[in-house]
Amino acid sequence: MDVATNTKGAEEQINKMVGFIGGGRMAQAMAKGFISSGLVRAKNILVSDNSEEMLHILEDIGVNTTTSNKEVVQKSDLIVIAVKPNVVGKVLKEVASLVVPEKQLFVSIAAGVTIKSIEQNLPAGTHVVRVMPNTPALVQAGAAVMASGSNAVLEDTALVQALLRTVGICEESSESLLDAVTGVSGSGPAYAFAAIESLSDGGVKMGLPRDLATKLAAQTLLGAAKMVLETGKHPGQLKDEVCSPSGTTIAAMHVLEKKGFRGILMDAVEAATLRAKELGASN
Ligand SMILES: NC(=O)C1=CN([C@@H]2O[C@H](COP(=O)(O)OP(=O)(O)OC[C@H]3O[C@@H](n4cnc5c(N)ncnc54)[C@H](OP(=O)(O)O)[C@@H]3O)[C@@H](O)[C@H]2O)C=CC1
Ligand SMILES: O=C(O)[C@@H]1CCC=N1
Repeated sequence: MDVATNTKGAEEQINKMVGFIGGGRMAQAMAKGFISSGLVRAKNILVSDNSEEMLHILEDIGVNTTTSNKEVVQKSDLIVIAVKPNVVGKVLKEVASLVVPEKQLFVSIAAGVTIKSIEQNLPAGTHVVRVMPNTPALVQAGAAVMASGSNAVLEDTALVQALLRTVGICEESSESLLDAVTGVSGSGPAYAFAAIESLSDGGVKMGLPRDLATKLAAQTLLGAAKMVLETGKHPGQLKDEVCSPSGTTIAAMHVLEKKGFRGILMDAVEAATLRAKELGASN
């Protein structure tokens, strides 16, 4: 698979039931990614959502569906909390009485929501891991970072890492970095999509057909990203290698620098990070 950045393929399937509470965009990306990696069978995934329309979409991927969050907790070994941050507390309170702390693992992917607030809504001793994934998990090119809760054991982090590494990279960090991770890689695909769209617009402005312009823009970002990951060279050095003296690229770079391209991206990461902190504070 060309775009794959995962470091570990699925050598074997895991025989655990994986539940998702909330079957929206991120749950679908992860579930589809787990299935296509081969690590989890579709029949071992159960997803709950309150929208019938969403359940139909999920059924199309072959997973089991339900409108009952409680059923997910009753039937799953690992439960991914994939609802919006402002719904997490409500959902955890709804299912808390059914949790078997020593046997189940809760994985929250909600932006900003702290491990402490998750643990407070679940029975004492519940194993919790907080993760910030991103949607490219859908195509095995995800970037995720995880942080362990106070009761999580090595087996929990190993399981989460095994799952997430089949759909991309998965690093471990202290929880204090997860909001900044959200600013860079959780929200980052949106910045990249906007960049691809804008490059394509530029191409169309200069006379390229739309399909060609979009394909070239996307492949260029993909190629540049692969060069950073695979050569180990500093991105600044790779940029210099494209800029010929008096050439086209340095003329374009001058425009980007004058318009504050780098500062804009840094501000964007800061804004998303601060928003994640706000979401956490209000939960
Ligand atoms: N999208 C992304 O790129 C990323 C998202 N995340 C995190 O993942 C989480 C989910 O985000 P995303 O997938 O984008 O959101 P979506 O809105 O696409 O999905 C959430 C789903 O949960 C459903 N839902 C709402 N309330 C309940 C409930 N009480 N019980 C069961 N299901 C419910 C929603 O239904 P309805 O719409 O009808 O309310 C919706 O279908 C968020 O916390 C977000 O911070 C993390 C990383 C990246
Ligand atoms: O926009 C959001 O809040 C979520 C979290 C990271 C990506 N999407």
